[in-house]
Amino acid sequence: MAAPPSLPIINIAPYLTTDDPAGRARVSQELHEACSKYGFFYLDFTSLIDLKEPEDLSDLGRAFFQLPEEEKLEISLSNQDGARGYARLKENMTMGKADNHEGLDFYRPVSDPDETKPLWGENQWPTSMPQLETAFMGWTEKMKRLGMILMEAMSVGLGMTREEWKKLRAQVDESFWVMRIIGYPPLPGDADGYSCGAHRDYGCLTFLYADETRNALQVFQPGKRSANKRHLDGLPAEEGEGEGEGHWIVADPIPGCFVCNVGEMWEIWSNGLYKSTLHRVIHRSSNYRVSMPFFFEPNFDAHVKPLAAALRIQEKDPQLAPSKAYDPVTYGDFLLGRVSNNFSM
Ligand SMILES: O=C(O)CCC(=O)C(=O)O
Ligand SMILES: [Fe+2]
Repeated sequence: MAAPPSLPIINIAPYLTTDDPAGRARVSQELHEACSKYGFFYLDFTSLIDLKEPEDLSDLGRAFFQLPEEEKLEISLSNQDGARGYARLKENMTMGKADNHEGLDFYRPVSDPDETKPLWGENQWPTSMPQLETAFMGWTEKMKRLGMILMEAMSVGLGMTREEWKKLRAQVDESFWVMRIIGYPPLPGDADGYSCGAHRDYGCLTFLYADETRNALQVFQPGKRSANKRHLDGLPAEEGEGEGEGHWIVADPIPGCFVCNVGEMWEIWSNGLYKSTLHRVIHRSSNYRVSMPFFFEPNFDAHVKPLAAALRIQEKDPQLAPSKAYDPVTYGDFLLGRVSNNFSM
């Protein structure tokens, strides 16, 4: 049997200097290919970030989850806008089933917080661990910078002109980012659900740092028969259906790399060239797994619609035409819809 395909590793280093145009062109091409083929890739971050930093953050996250439940519940997301704060074990639902994880979510702060408005409250932090806010807010600054760098590299990969990139940049330069720290106890053998059920990320780019646990995160690769089908209505049809329907590949952590993926906004911008790929977590090992996704998203008021550069590619090669029409969305409205559904799609 052929070895299962594994995701490509892309090193962003040429975009951190100004004197490597050939390297930049190569990275942009690699991004284009990875986003077209998988919607997922590993991003080597070692030229930008010291390996120890996310490890320390992950330890802090783990220490937070070890606090007594009453203390964690003091910052429950129900105190605020329903989105910012602590979600207890199984509070998050995907496709109507409880996910076997707990989490601490925080978002871009807003200048006029109002806890009665969905998403518009204030971030909440545990009083007994003041270092959490400082450390994680520092991390989000780095992740925003990385997001902008990657967006620029992807604009080149899609064949955008400098003018077109400037317009796209203005849609993401005040990213309404989200960060989650997720804690996964082992999934019981008889659980009716997953550690995190199959879903697509809804925004722009996800940078996931996860601890060294293996065999947890899985990424769906559609087969020939399922390539044009949308798998929104439950789990994909691959299981038990043999050849052609696609399969799940494991995306184990690689030291010094994020697992990166494109969300639904990139699928719209690219008019379906880049796939917002289904993924899920099944964590059955005996340890407590910690992961920390940073979601680099468009601005709240960004108007997202297929980009001319994607349409040019599809005009040249009609085989790349999308199998469905991509309607424009305003990111904030789209996000509100998704958050209120709590991963129901
Ligand atoms: O924990 C993971 O590996 C993935 C989490 C995830 O997919 C998400 O929060 O969107
Ligand atoms: Fe996800």
